[in-house]
Amino acid sequence: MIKKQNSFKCDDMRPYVILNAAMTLDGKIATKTGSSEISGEEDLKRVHELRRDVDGIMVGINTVIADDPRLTVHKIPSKKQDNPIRVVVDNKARTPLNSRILSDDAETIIAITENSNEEDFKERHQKLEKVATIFLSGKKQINLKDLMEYLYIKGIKILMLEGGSTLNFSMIKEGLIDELRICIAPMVVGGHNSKTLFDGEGFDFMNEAINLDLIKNYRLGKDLILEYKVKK
Ligand SMILES: NC(=O)c1ccc[n+]([C@@H]2O[C@H](COP(=O)([O-])OP(=O)(O)OC[C@H]3O[C@@H](n4cnc5c(N)ncnc54)[C@H](O)[C@@H]3O)[C@@H](O)[C@H]2O)c1
Ligand SMILES: Nc1nc(=O)c(N)c(NC[C@H](O)[C@H](O)[C@H](O)COP(=O)(O)O)[nH]1
Repeated sequence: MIKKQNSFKCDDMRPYVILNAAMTLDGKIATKTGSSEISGEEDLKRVHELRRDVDGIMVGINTVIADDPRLTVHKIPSKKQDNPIRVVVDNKARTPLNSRILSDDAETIIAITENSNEEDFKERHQKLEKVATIFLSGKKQINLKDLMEYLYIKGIKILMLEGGSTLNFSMIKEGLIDELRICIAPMVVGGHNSKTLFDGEGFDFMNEAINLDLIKNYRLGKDLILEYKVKK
């Protein structure tokens, strides 16, 4: 269990954020067609233990659309109260109403922008409001710092970030990630259109890179697990 450990505190009014992901040796978190079964059985068990131990779990809207994840604890013995609060970063309220993330297994928070030019934005917003907690933020893009403060006030002290590439980059660029736990599977898929661990706009120069400290590495079944802390 990690909930009670002091090393997971951070100074700001925001959760301690752990990015967890699985990638192939060539850094891809999905193929160009969106196929993404990367982790071995042992790693999936580790992921679900982490889900059980955090207060919240967050993904970007494209991950909801591509994978239809439950974001619950279901690969280890668990109770309903083990499920973390689920958070979707969804600018234009595109979360499909039949998504598994909207099940009654746990609360779901959907962060959407205050307004949009899209014709049926208001209607989608109103429908989602009936099945999820809505957090309104930003004009064109969700303000991630405001969202983190809201989640912290809601009681989410440790947040697991589960992708995808675009949200991962925005979060690390804004200085909102504290730790990374990465599963590297012994697979290569290639493809310049395949999603990598961090996409987004990227930095121009190496001296802008986010620097990490390797704190742990071990073999887990067929996979390699690397754990890093982000240097502040
Ligand atoms: N292997 C893994 O561990 C893993 C984990 C999660 C997702 N994935 C894969 O990642 C892919 C999806 O990644 P992606 O990059 O297309 O999408 P994503 O899931 O990162 O969602 C990105 C979207 O989030 C929204 N968003 C709102 N505010 C934002 C902000 N401030 N910053 C960034 N995004 C913001 C935007 O609409 C943006 O397009 C899927 O194929 C999925 O299978 C893999
Ligand atoms: N750690 C990890 N290994 C993978 O091989 C993989 N594809 C994901 N992907 C993250 C995605 O957000 C969802 O976790 C999965 O699609 C599982 O879905 P569930 O929530 O368990 O229903 N994550």
